[in-house]
Amino acid sequence: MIRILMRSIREYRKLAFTSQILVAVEVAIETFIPFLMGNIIDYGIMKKDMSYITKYGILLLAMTLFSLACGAGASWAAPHASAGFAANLRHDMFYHIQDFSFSNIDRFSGSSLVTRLTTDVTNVQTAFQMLTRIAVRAPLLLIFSIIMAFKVNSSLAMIFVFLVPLLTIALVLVIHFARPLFRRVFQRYDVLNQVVRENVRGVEVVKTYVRHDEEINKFKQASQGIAEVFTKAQQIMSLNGPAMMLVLNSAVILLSWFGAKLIVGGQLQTGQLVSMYAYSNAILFSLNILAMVFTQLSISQASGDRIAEVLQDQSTITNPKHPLKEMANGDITFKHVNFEYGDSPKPILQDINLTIKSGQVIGIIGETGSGKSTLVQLIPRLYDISKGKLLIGGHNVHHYDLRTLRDNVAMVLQNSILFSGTIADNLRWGDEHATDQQVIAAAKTAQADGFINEFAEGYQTRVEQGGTNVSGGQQQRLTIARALLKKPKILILDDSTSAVDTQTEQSIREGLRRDMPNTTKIIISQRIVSIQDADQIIVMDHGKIQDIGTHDELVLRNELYRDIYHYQQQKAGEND
Ligand SMILES: Nc1ncnc2c1ncn2[C@@H]1O[C@H](COP(=O)(O)OP(=O)(O)OP(=O)(O)O)[C@@H](O)[C@H]1O
Repeated sequence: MIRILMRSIREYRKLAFTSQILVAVEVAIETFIPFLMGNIIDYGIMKKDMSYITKYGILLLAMTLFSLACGAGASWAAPHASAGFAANLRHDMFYHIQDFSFSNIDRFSGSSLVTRLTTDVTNVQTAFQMLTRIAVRAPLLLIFSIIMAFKVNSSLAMIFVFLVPLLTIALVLVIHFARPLFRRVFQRYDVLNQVVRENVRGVEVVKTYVRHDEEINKFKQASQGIAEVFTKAQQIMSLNGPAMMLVLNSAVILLSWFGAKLIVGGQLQTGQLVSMYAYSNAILFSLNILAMVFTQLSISQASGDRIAEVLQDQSTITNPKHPLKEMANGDITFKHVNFEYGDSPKPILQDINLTIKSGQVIGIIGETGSGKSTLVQLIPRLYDISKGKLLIGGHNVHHYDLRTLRDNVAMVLQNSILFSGTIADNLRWGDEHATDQQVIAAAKTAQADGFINEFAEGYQTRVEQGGTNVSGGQQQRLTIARALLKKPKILILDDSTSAVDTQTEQSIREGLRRDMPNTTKIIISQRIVSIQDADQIIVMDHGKIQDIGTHDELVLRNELYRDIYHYQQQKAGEND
């Protein structure tokens, strides 16, 4: 895990190392200072030697200033290095996620990826900052102070040989019980994120179904879950304090008791005892800080693992070694294709056989969950087939360069979204170099030009994040126009005119036939009226192609199709 994360340190490696060196120097000086002070008391103050006091006083001041400078340097370098490292880490994850296939994203879930990119990176950043400062400072302070304590008086320093293991055991126990709780806290953040994401994305649905109370309850539960575990973990951690004070006070009593005896016996001087108190503080406090460092590191270890998992996960869909960079036409052939999601044993598509000629209009209809969307998602390799063969433009879909494939297969999903920016910016996602005329032409074909011109700022109208300031039908027409600008060889509309009225929808279909005669057009729709003029209509049922034919053929011979048709006609009649 560490090796994987450390790849993101790059230009901040030197800064992090500099911080560690500065901390080491700072601690070395800091631990020498009590020794010097002891000497000033014993040889300067006690012996009333002013020149000794002046000489060593100046040395003490110089060392203090130097140590301060080192500390300040480390305080500047460590946050810079850790913030830079975290920025690199986020950048690397984000870029890596861009290559993820839908299967990769399914495996992690969107909300978990968000937690990993935010909370987990922040935890690792905190741990990294610790590693560049406190995690260097605490052990060095501990070691240097023990060495100095033995140098001052080895028999008195034996007190630490008894006390340090005692405090260590207490701290290890505290960490042992608190660590798993902290890990649980961060798993619960995934749940909280999911609740918030769902709520924010579906805020209209929440309002129309008046589900505020249920949503608030869901949020409360998720939030309380975090608070409860966090409180427990912090309660255990707070035992550190009393354990520390108990050992510290015992150290003061023991040092005073044995120190006084040694002074009376002439084996120890007062200044030396004073410096022993200082080393006692340094040793025990650094132990306590080490315990905190370990806890934070173990919290961050869970976060680090979760980040490494993302960085290590290879896209299930990759480019072939010698990819095809061109697609001849929009022919599509499915040969005995099977598909299931992930490792699920449930087959979603079974033995799909289908031949579509370039330029044809294909309609797909079937009950919800019959596999219509899954079938078309295989064409631009959003998912890979599990069995059989899929040929696009006469070549195996796996032989194409992914970019070439996806540039040539434009897909408008059921829930395609717009991004913040102007309408023109959004349409140019299809082709960033498109001229104004091309943008307008695509909008005209998608029946969007009319309403765009009704906005005061026309194509320069700003679209809010997620397209919240345009209606559902307008959003669908804009996403179709965006797809048209790609000038694809295959255009897939997955229920993407469901919010458009039937007359406008018919104009869109006529526009597509007229303006894109060579493009294969696949239209998935729940409404037969949207597909009845297609060259072939595919009837899907439970992951299988139940029938293929024209509207007239299917009305005559296919019971399922006929039933849907009559039902929809009857409904339309009632509505009229
Ligand atoms: N990402 C996924 N992971 C696991 N199962 C999925 C996933 N997406 C869809 N499914 C399952 O695959 C089956 C087919 O779904 P699909 O979306 O292809 O049907 P559909 O015919 O397009 O339905 P609808 O008309 O409601 O859009 C369903 O049982 C669905 O639950």
